[in-house]
Amino acid sequence: MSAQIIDGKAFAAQVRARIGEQVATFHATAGRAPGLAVVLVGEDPASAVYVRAKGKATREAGMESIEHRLPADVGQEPLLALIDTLNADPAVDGILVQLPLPAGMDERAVTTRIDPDKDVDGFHPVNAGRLATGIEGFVPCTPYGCLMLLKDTLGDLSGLDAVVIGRSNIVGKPMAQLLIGESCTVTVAHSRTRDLASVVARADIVVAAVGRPEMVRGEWLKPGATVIDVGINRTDTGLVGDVDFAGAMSVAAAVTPVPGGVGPMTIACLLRNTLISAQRRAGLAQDDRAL
Ligand SMILES: Nc1nc(=O)c2c([nH]1)NC[C@@H]1CN(c3ccc(C(=O)N[C@@H](CCC(=O)O)C(=O)O)cc3)C=[N+]21
Repeated sequence: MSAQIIDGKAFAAQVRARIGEQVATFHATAGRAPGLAVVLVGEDPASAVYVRAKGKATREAGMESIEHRLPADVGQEPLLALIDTLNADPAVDGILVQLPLPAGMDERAVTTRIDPDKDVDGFHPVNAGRLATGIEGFVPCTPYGCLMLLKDTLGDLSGLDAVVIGRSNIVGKPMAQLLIGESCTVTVAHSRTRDLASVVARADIVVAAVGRPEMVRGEWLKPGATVIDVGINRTDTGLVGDVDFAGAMSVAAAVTPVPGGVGPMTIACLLRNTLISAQRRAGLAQDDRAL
């Protein structure tokens, strides 16, 4: 028996095409394109690749990509000053400062400087609070992309047992909030969890976001589970996720691959958040169902 491979790349392409249509409507109504500002500090090669991919996807959707590259030793103050300028720029609907920042820079000071209403990453504490309390804001792109894949695969998630492995502010915690919002019974596991195998064994949904190559074993899974692998680990044998993919494929009902699973959905959701921001800022309705 072999599980369904959840094609995040194809699904993300569909989402991006729908966003492109809505961007065209926005452009015709508002007289301008939605604008996404991406700030890259330093020369980390992996970050440069991601930033290039984001810029390309932004332009393909008909939005304006405003890219700022700063040297690794720029210092905190000029970066904060750039954020202030972008906050005040009416052509900028979304601001993303690529993480991780070079050593010595204060990520919290940077993410809290971004206007929460332009925070398309959803990393600002105001947006975390909005998500936790059910107020409209921006949902972090990776967990939102995972939720879209889950709903596309399973339909209604109500009453399902979900285990989120990882408790980061960027993935684990907002993922748990979203699953609570879908009426799942949610368990958040992490590095101190005792007997992770038995926690995973009861889950209908497993979201793995730990950053350790293939640590979630196929044998742990409940037969028929749906597995979302957020991990992107570069190893000697290539790119692998946090889940033992071959093992999971023989036990689960559906599994996301790495690459081609969650990653492309992250970028699609970034475009979605930027479109929503532009529509809100222009006082236009947001048709979320179309996304
Ligand atoms: N402020 C900020 N916001 C982010 O959203 C953010 C960030 N910083 N820092 C880095 C992480 C990582 N991230 C990815 C986006 C797309 C893929 C993606 O499209 N991956 C492809 C290709 C993978 C590959 O070949 O490397 C895939 O999984 O199929 C992966 C990872 C966004 N991040």
